[in-house]
Amino acid sequence: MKPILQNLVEMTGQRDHLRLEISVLSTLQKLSGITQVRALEMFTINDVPQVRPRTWQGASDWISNDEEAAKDPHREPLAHYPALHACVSERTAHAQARIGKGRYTLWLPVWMHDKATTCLEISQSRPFSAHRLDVITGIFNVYQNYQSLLDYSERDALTGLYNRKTFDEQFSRHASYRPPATQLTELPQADCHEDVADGPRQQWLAVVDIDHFKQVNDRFGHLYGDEVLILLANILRSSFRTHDRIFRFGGEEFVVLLRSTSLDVAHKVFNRFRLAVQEYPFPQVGQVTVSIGFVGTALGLPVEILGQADQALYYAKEHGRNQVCFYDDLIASGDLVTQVAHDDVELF
Ligand SMILES: Nc1nc2c(ncn2[C@@H]2O[C@H](COP(=O)(O)OP(=O)(O)OP(=O)(O)O)[C@@H](O)[C@H]2O)c(=O)[nH]1
Repeated sequence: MKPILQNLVEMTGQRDHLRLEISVLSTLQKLSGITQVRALEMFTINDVPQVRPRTWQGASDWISNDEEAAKDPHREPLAHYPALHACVSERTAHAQARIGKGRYTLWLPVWMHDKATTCLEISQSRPFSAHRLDVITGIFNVYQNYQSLLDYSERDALTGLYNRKTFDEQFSRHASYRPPATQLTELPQADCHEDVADGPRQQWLAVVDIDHFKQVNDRFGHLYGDEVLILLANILRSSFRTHDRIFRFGGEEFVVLLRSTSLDVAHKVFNRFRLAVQEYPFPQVGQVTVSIGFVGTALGLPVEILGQADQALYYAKEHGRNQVCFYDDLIASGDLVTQVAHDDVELF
């Protein structure tokens, strides 16, 4: 029992979802007779539920696949796992099945906000005894509760989007990523590829700001202002892929990190979102628009990248609002001639 308790202490000391996931997987793997543990990711493509391995133990390290799930060649329809499929549809706590000779597998979906996007998979060579199930579900419940707490601390209470603190952590980690000394390997991220027809793919950072939001509050009151923020967060969620990251930065400002795509697509996606907002009938308030400034994240410190997107945003605000401005275009055209050292924005 002592090693398990020590592992639980270690597990609940994590402040990062991936490390927490690896921690629970290694705790489970230490139970005698376990032959394999993995974390699976569950998602849908065209309404068809899919599953793919996300984190597993490699020859010496834990491997975590951070690539876009929909493009993973190892993804399979969830229907290939009938026991897990039924478990998710019926919302039962766990499912097990015999997978071939001498291999028994247990699946435990992780439920959060009424959705299960992660599932732990544990295999051993014998059927799972009642005692073994008790031990595993005990560890799993601690993990799931802690996962919810971690998730709660990362989100903005009004919109449910990630908060600024989470952005600071995730973005600085992205910008300075080096595999840590602990046993963790992330598969290489698609940060800047030359392999698509419409230009190099990289990550883009956009700052989104509601136009004249003060007038919304002043004319309709704070409650309607809050409702606009909630509805805008919903439009953000439905406009970007699950692999992209959306943050509420504070007030009426949001940040979107668009993963691994070309400049052309980034323009289209941000404009599609801008139009979706413009066309949305906000109850009582009517029409709301947003201005957007964006920049690639391949070069520069996080604070510089954010400063550049902010500059492009302020240019959009100063020149008519309800538009998307790309920082590099403004620099190339001479409309913006400035460098930002820190958070402050200078326009010339
Ligand atoms: N309802 C509501 N309002 C908020 C919240 N956070 C910030 N605000 C308001 O957002 C408004 C932001 O106003 P400004 O920064 O002047 O900008 P703006 O009116 O949107 O004008 P532009 O950005 O120049 O288009 C202020 O009135 C804040 O009080 C919130 O959580 N709820």
